[in-house]
Parts: sequence; structure tokens; C-alpha cells
Amino acid sequence: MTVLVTGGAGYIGSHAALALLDAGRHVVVLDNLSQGHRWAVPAGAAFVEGDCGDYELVGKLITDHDVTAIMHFAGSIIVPESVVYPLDYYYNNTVNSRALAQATVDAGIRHFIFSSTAGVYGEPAKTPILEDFPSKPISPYGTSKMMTEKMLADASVAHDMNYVALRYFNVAGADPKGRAGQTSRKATHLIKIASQAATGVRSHLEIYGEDYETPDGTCIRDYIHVSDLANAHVLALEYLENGGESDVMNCGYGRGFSVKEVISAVKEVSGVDFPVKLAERRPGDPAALIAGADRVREKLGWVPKHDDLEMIVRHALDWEESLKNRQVVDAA
Ligand SMILES: NC(=O)c1ccc[n+]([C@@H]2O[C@H](COP(=O)([O-])OP(=O)(O)OC[C@H]3O[C@@H](n4cnc5c(N)ncnc54)[C@H](O)[C@@H]3O)[C@@H](O)[C@H]2O)c1
Ligand SMILES: O=c1ccn([C@@H]2O[C@H](COP(=O)(O)OP(=O)(O)O[C@H]3O[C@H](CO)[C@H](O)[C@H](O)[C@H]3O)[C@@H](O)[C@H]2O)c(=O)[nH]1
Repeated sequence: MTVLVTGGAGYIGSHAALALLDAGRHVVVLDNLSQGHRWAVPAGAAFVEGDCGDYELVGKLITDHDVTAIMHFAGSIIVPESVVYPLDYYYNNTVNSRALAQATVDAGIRHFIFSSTAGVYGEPAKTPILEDFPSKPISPYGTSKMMTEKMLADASVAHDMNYVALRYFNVAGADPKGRAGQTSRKATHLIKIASQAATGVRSHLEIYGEDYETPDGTCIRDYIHVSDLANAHVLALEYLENGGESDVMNCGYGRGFSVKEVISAVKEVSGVDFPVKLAERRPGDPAALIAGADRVREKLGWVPKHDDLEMIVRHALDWEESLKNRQVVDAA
């Protein structure tokens, strides 16, 4: 009875592995270490280095570790990069997920939890965004995830498998106990970048556009603490094991902060007035993404513990400081 966590050497996957272990589960992590770090895999989890699209390898590790459920975090995650290298994104996020799904159904695995994204909605007509709004991604990243969602939906009808696709909004923060955090080799996320600027890893931060149709002209996002998100995965697994029907669920708090509000919070919490410059809009950025997040609460009984921007920022800053001691910071 082991959970296979693909991408468990990365940011969200390592937190999910911790949450599973904390819940008394057995975990095996599969990660090709293209972005993640071996040391980020929690001590209590088994680790296999390899690709989630390697059908033979996945089949073997399912047998070797008595895997009964999959949590699929492995993927390429940077929206603007997907605009420049779309075929790489379709390969890693869609083609490799197809191979993983094939290995899953061939091995008779009955539960699958997938890391999807608010990016599947594109530019929503209104907020908050509900799960039944149309999927009209405006980036290859969003399309690559939408296609995997559709594969899982079809596979769950044809095979004895139920799934939940969790559509994450903007994930941020770090494990409150300091056991894990974001250590991306190519940091792009706002709170991570701002934390690096506040801790001196980066010289400054750029705001990508202040001419959006929002109150202060900068983009609005729904920032969710990574530990609350990890807990939603544990609940989703219990839900599927108890026979829950396949579904998609938004993961956010249902409120948004602008880029400028986030920068103010990081300056306030850190006490550092780091330089901020204005820059051009970044391709693929919708103006506002706020989750309608009732479904995940109602169906999974999810109750967040960290819905507080200052707490999210505090944990992100603490992690950034700890990385300086480990000497594994990204180059600015
Ligand atoms: N971070 C966010 O705000 C966010 C929002 C929505 C969805 N997501 C999704 O959550 C998942 C995890 O994101 P993250 O922020 O932890 O990213 P991350 O880059 O920290 O982690 C991804 C991990 O997957 C591994 N990986 C990538 N391709 C692989 C492959 N083919 N085989 C095996 N391992 C592979 C990487 O080495 C890395 O450890 C992704 O699928 C991402 O699309 C993230
Ligand atoms: O240095 C920076 C970094 C970001 N931003 C802005 O901050 C906002 C948030 O950007 P992030 O890069 O932190 O996050 P995204 O909204 O682009 O995307 C994230 O959330 C999405 C869902 O909302 C996807 O799932 C995706 O995987 C994940 O990277 C955007 O308006 C972006 O333009 C800046 O102004 N400066």
C-alpha cells in the first residue's frame, strides 16, 4: 500500500510526500532530477531516479513497491517558457503523462491524483472561477495540462480507475517546520523572487506590467500555502479510496492579491525595502485568477490552516534564509 509520488524531489511533490508520511502512508518518489533535488525527498520516502514517461520503469516500480495510488506532480511548470518551447511542454506534460497513465491502468492501479492548474481557464470571463467554466488556456502550459485532464477523464470511464485533478492556483510558502520549500533551479514565481530580493540573493524584482484592468494595474492571483495544498492531496486520496467519483477541483482560497500587494507584504514582513523596477508584460499572463474553491472544501472536507499572506511570506522567507546556509541558492 504505497503511494507513487512523481516529481517528489520538487517543490509541491516534496511537501505532498511529507504530508503523506505524516499521515502514516508509505511513499515512493520517482523524479528525474531535471529540476528537483535528491536531498529534497523526505527521509522516510523511497526514491527512484527516472522519468515518469518511462513505461517499463514505472511498471516495475509499481510492482516492486506495491503501489496502489499515483500522485503525479512531475512536469514542466513555467508559463512563459512554454510559450517559447511549446513542444517541450507537450512532450513532458502530455506525452509523458500519457505513458504514466498507460502504466497505471496496465498495472491495475485504481486511484490517480493529478497536478493541474488554474492555467486551464485562460482569461476567465469573471472571477471567482468555478470548475465548470470553459477550459480555454492561453498558454501551451495550460493546454498541456488540459489535455492530460481529458486523457484521465476518458481513461477513468474505460478503466477501473477514479481520479481527481486538482487545479492549483498560485502555490507559495514553505513547510512551517522548515523541512521543505521551493528550491527551483529556475525560479520564476513572484513570492519566491521577492523573497530572494529581500534576502539579497537577487538585486531587484521586476513587475511584469502595470497596465492590466485591475485596481492597481498589476495582475491578481490567489496564493495558496503549499502545506494546505499538500493536505488537499492526502484528503483527495482518502476520497478516491472511499469510492469518490472522479472530479476536478480548484485549489485556492477564493481571494486575490495584486503583484504590488505581494511586494508590499514581502517588504513589510522582511523589513527590507528591495529595489523594484517596471518591465513589459510577460506573455501568457491573465489579469486576474481567483479560485471558486467550494468544491474542494465540500467534497474533501478540506479546511486550510494557512490562509494568511503574511504567514505564507514568512515561511517563504524563512526557507530562503535556510537555503543560503545550505548554499543551494539559484543564481540571480
Ligand atoms: N508551482 C505552482 O504554482 C503550480 C501551480 C499549478 C500547478 N503546478 C503543477 O504542480 C506540479 C509540481 O510543480 P512544482 O512547483 O513542484 O515544480 P518543480 O519543478 O519544483 O517540481 C517538478 C518535479 O518534477 C520533476 N520532473 C519533471 N519532469 C519529469 C519527468 N518527465 N519525470 C520525472 N520527474 C520529472 C522535476 O525534476 C521536479 O523535481 C507540476 O505538475 C506543475 O505543473 C504548480
Ligand atoms: O518577477 C516576477 C514574477 C512574477 N510576476 C507577476 O506575478 C504574477 C504571478 O506570477 P507567477 O510566475 O508567480 O505565477 P503564474 O501566475 O504565472 O503561474 C503560476 O500559477 C499558475 C496558476 O495560476 C500556473 O499553475 C503556473 O504553474 C504557476 O507558475 C504574474 O502576474 C507575473 O507577471 C512579476 O511581476 N514579477
